[in-house]
Amino acid sequence: MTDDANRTRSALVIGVQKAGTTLLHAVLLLALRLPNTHPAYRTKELHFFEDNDCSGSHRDTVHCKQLLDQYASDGWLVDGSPDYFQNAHIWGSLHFTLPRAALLITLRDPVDRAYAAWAQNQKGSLVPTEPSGDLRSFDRAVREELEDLWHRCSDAATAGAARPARASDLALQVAASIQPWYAPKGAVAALGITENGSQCLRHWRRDWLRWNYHTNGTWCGSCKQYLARGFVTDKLAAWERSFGGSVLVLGMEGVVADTPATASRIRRFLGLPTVQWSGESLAALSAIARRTSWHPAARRLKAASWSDGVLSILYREEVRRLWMRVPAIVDSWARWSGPDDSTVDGFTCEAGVNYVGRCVPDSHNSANKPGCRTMSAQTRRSCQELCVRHGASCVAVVYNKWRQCYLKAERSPTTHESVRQYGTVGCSRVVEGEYTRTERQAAAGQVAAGCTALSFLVAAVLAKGRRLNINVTGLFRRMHDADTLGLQEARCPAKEGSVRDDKGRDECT
Ligand SMILES: Nc1ncnc2c1ncn2[C@@H]1O[C@H](COP(=O)(O)OS(=O)(=O)O)[C@@H](OP(=O)(O)O)[C@H]1O
Repeated sequence: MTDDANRTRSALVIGVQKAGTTLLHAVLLLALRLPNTHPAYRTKELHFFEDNDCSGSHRDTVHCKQLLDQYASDGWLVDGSPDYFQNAHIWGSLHFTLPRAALLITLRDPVDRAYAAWAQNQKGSLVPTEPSGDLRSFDRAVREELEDLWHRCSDAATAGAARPARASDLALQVAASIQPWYAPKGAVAALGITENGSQCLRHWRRDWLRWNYHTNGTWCGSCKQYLARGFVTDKLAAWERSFGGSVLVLGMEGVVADTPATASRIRRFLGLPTVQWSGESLAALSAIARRTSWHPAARRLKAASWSDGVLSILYREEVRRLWMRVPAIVDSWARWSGPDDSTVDGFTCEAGVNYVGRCVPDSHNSANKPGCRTMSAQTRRSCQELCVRHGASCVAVVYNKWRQCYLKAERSPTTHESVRQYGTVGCSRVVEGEYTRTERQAAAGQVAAGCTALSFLVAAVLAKGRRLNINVTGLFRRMHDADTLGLQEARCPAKEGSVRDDKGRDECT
């Protein structure tokens, strides 16, 4: 019998879909040092718990364990079915059947993950009569799914409100009310979601495999959901609550960067003796990172595109919550990781000398803005001294990952108390002032990364000897406003805040 009755153990990569589960499954097999005759080498995804309802009676559970036995060999049952993670049915089934299973989860930036899921469906449909796949652009797929989620999940829709015209508002409302998974009756309370909310995502499989979408009157079997699966924090919490210390959460980037280290970590997690990877085993581990399909440059969602802006809004709060749980993983996601929030970045002397120093927690701010920091007195002094040596005043941009920025200026080396806080600003767009096309483009390219655009523009302003002229209110408003970021979907930017090229002409980027 599977699980520990006959000492057969279970290790399952349960998700997240499109977050490198294939790679992690391959590393797991090597970490376990299983012979290549093991059935898991032939079949990565058993889909066992999707096809068998194992959450019911004692008889079902026993029956499921017997069925599972056919996949176990050499003391291990190994599965790599990425759909398990986001399916509350399976959460129950798996817990009933294999309560001692070791679960491995790999995470990825939700925006990249959604894009990868869409890109996969460009290849072709799973429905034989419709070989063409999802022919929608990613922008269109995003907008349509947001509209659909808004109708099904948002409190505003339930209250009879009109659907917001702007995608950024849709995204905010969906993010505020989405409940992350469809739950079977009975599991609702355990998952901490409401009965009503449990229907929000409808049935997981129907949504993923056969989203009932009509384009030009035709049925589109490959037009799937790409966005809802990016909400992982609550699901992670539910899996961890049930399986306790038997859950290993990894980031895709970390697995890719060092497969031998990942294999060692997996062995430690499973309580297996340490292995020095060398010779054939090291070569095999290194080879799988190269063997699997990896597209570091191709197929990436364009930074500062319309969908990038909208999805950054959709997932911002989700990513912030996830960061509280697994900070090291989220820190490796370039889209969300402005400079470390414990770092003062962008200290700039007018002479163009930069200084980066450490910060200390600011208890005043941290009550409502987790992660906020302020400069330490020592850091301030160092900056001042540096700037004074260059005969300049000193401007610092302090910011955290969540687009909360603090502009601080030091005018005098002796009066560090006189730090002037210009205000807490969002960083989606930096406004007033004339910037050249190159400056604009550089800033726009960095918008998605958060506050980098602001520090860039501060540097640009200083370089030109201009006064800082930041419209704090406008910035804050625009933080929620991807549609006016010059990131419009398939049309030119609106006149407001329009972009001028080097010769002062309006341009359409
Ligand atoms: N070795 C290696 N290095 C880096 N990245 C890798 C590697 N192997 C797989 N990948 C990327 O992982 C994405 C596929 O994830 P999954 O295997 O979970 O996909 S699936 O859910 O099983 O379909 C997929 O992402 P996209 O390329 O963006 O589609 C793969 O490129």
